[in-house]
Amino acid sequence: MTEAFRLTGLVKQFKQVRAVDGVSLAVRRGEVVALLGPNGAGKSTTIDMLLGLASPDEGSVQVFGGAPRAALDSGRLAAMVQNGFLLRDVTPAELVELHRSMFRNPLSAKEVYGRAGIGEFARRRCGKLPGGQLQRVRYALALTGDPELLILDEPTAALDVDARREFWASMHEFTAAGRTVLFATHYLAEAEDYADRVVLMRHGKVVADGAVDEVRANVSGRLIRAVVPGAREEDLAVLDGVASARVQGDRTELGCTDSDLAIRALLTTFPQTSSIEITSAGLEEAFLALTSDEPQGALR
Ligand SMILES: Nc1ncnc2c1ncn2[C@@H]1O[C@H](COP(=O)(O)OP(=O)(O)OP(=O)(O)O)[C@@H](O)[C@H]1O
Repeated sequence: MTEAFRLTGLVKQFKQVRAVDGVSLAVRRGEVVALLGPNGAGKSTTIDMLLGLASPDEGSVQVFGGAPRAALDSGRLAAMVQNGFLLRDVTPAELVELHRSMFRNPLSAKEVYGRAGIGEFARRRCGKLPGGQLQRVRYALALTGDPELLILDEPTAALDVDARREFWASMHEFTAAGRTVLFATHYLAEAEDYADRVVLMRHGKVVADGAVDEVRANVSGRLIRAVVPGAREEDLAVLDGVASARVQGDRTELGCTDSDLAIRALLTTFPQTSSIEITSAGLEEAFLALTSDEPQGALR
């Protein structure tokens, strides 16, 4: 079986809030997937259901063809959840031993130390370790059962730039061995640098899903910036090849599905157009466009 997990029509409602609203997602073994979205998009709730920590109101979760609990118990699935609690007075070495005792075929302590890069501080108390090292300890614990699928909820949220880089360097060995990772992040650069595939969530729904380059190219297309005297957003938005239009002062910005068509239509309809620039929109623009609440900013 080549599938690591499959989410089908997941829904989770908290009183008035529909935190997850019909999420379907299938991830193949060996994929490294970034789950992106603004605060409150439903990433953590989706991850909780994937891990069996919350039960869906509707829909189903399959991990390696079975229930998440079975995959967790066998060690095939492991997770690093946001700010997972670590006792202050115990050492990483003690925690690794405790975790090893829970699995039938755990990695050796030496392997865990080496893979997570915690050997140097494994015998210091957790309460004395800085955030970057604590995060590597959490990573070490997630690795102990030698999982095939690792779920990380904002693994680098509290880390500075150097600690973030170190964390991803220690992850490299895991992903290079062809194992599967899903990580939630707010950092677009992390998605671009470390993921093969990006899944963008907004208001509990998946709004884009594909390779980083596909999302960048297909979703965001290109941007045209120009001075278009007298043009209104509603007139610009209906031009051929234009997906969205924004007018700010004398500057106009068009998000395009086809910039060649759009530029012809713009110059034909508004011949007085000047100061034209055409640029490739980055993942950042795609992300902002797709997750923006302003209708004129959203590329559809
Ligand atoms: N236990 C809960 N009770 C009530 N509402 C909740 C609960 N958990 C999440 N929510 C709400 O569900 C929505 C989705 O939250 P969720 O934490 O899944 O989003 P997120 O994308 O992970 O956000 P963040 O990036 O801030 O972690 C939010 O509106 C949140 O306030």
